[in-house]
Amino acid sequence: MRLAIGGIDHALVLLLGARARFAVRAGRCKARAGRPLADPEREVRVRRRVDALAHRIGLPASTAEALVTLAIADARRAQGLDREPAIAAGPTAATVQPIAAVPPVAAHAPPTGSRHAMHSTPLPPQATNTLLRLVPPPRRWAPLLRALSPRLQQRLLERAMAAVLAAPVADGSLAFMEGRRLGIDVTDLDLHWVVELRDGRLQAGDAAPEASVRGTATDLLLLASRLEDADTLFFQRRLVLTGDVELGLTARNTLDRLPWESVPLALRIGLNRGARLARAARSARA
Ligand SMILES: C=C(O[C@@H]1C=C(C(=O)O)C=C[C@H]1O)C(=O)O
Repeated sequence: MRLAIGGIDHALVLLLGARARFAVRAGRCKARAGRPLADPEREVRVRRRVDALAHRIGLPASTAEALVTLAIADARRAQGLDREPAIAAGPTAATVQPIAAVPPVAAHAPPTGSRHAMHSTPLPPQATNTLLRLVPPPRRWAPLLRALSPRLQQRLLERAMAAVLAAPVADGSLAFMEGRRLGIDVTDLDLHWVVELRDGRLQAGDAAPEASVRGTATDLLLLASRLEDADTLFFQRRLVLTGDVELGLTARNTLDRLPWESVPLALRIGLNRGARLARAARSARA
């Protein structure tokens, strides 16, 4: 339980850090657009949404209020609005405080009509790149994932495999895996899973694997989503096969031949988006 609690604390800090960095970017956009930095109406909307969510999940309103007050105070400070922590002044300080410190507007104000550009204009590639760099890299998320018990990780893995591989398991294409153990090592997340087909069901276990595929979360996701092909990933040694090479290669070739259409559409979309985001964030950081 304490491991899980620690993981959640870690996530809260990561998310608050990411929120403040986004706020800094929002602040620059507002300055460029000639808009005031402080936006009390937006703050009210932010608070309302948090309040509604808290209500839905049964979190005390005062807890949600304190958290969002802290987040807004932090965002305002990160933008240079309030020098002192607004939290000290009470829960609603961030909304009711007079907005004194509106920094000077950028000299090159945009032409009129672009005041609302923040919401509608697609981001230029350079801005997208900047935003992608704000996404914490996989190794930052590792302590969080490790906070899930191995048992829970295994259950989640089994459910994911059952969804993705339902068709080949049912039609017997994975029969060669019966009683065999295949490892998946996600290096940057420090996760190690072992998969076995037992009585026609893919199960995750603890026994030593006979063969393993090793790679970063992003490369494994690129393989699973078929955005990059196995040959390229193995040839460039971004994915590495160890142990019983024959078992590993058979598994790889079978998965390669699987009809992608047999994977439920929602999952294909989810895998594709996740893999694209991970790849884009990785190249933005490079
Ligand atoms: C981050 C922004 O700047 C300020 C901080 C806000 C927040 O923390 O949610 C909301 C409005 C602004 O007063 C923003 O404009 O979105």
